[in-house]
Amino acid sequence: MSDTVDDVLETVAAVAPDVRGGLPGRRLTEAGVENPSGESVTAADVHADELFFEALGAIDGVAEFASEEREAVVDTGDGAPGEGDVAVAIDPLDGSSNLASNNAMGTIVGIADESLPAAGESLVAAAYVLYGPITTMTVAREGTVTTSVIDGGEARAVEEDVSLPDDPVVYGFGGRVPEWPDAFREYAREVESELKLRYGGAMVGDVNQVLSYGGIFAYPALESAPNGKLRLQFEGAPIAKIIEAAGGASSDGEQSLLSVEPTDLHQRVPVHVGNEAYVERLEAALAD
Ligand SMILES: O=P(O)(O)OC[C@H]1O[C@](O)(COP(=O)(O)O)[C@@H](O)[C@@H]1O
Ligand SMILES: [Mg+2]
Ligand SMILES: [Mg+2]
Repeated sequence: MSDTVDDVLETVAAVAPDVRGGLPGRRLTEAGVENPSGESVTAADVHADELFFEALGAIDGVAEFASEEREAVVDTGDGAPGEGDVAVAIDPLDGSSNLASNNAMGTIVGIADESLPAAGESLVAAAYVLYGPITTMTVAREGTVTTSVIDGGEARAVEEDVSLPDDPVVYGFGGRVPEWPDAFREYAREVESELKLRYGGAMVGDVNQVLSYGGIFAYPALESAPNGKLRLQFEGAPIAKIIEAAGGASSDGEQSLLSVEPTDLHQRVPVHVGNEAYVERLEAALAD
């Protein structure tokens, strides 16, 4: 299985420059369809999904492929996750609405040893690619986190044993303030007097701020959307795997995001990730 995990991670690094290279020609182009979450899809989302599906689905040992942009899990091989093979769940382009304003975007990948949908506890590795001024890939595997620069389709490690700084500096919370539940709004009031706001509208970019400087990122439950906006399988669980492996914590408001049992491939979940002290305070605030 570890060879397959290597193959998946190397393939993500190989495909990332093509995803990035395809962005300029797809700026401002809607695909004219909605994804399974009911959101409009850009041509860049479709292109990234196709590139990753073709490359990852072709790997021997990848038995299932699921994407934020596809209704159902695709059975890609003869084997089954857990019997030496893996399942890959991907958000091909995270923060794709940032393409119009030319801001950061990413790709999020979870590699599980169980059939999808699967809880975060079944992730054997997780990674995100950040398409910023440079393209980087951050991987959680065997309890440690490594950040690499992707150059010519290959990942070159630039930081090993990445961990959240002990002294948190930044926060970023999604959703409109009047939509936040009262307990979250009160918690946010405290946090904003302690940390600096960093919110760019792409989870990967905003989480990478937290990984770099310490702090907390959240896309909380909203009055109109009690499970928030982000998807457990494609966003919440893999990001939680990375933040927890880097010494931080994650929560859906009550428990680690890795413990949430999925009932639906595209289900949403409130996401809170960052330094343990801030996540614990958040859980205490919501429990009051
Ligand atoms: O526009 P909002 O409400 O701030 O939402 C931003 C959030 O939505 C997302 O863009 C959703 O991801 P997708 O772009 O993959 O659908 C996250 O990256 C980000 O954290
Ligand atoms: Mg996303
Ligand atoms: Mg996406």
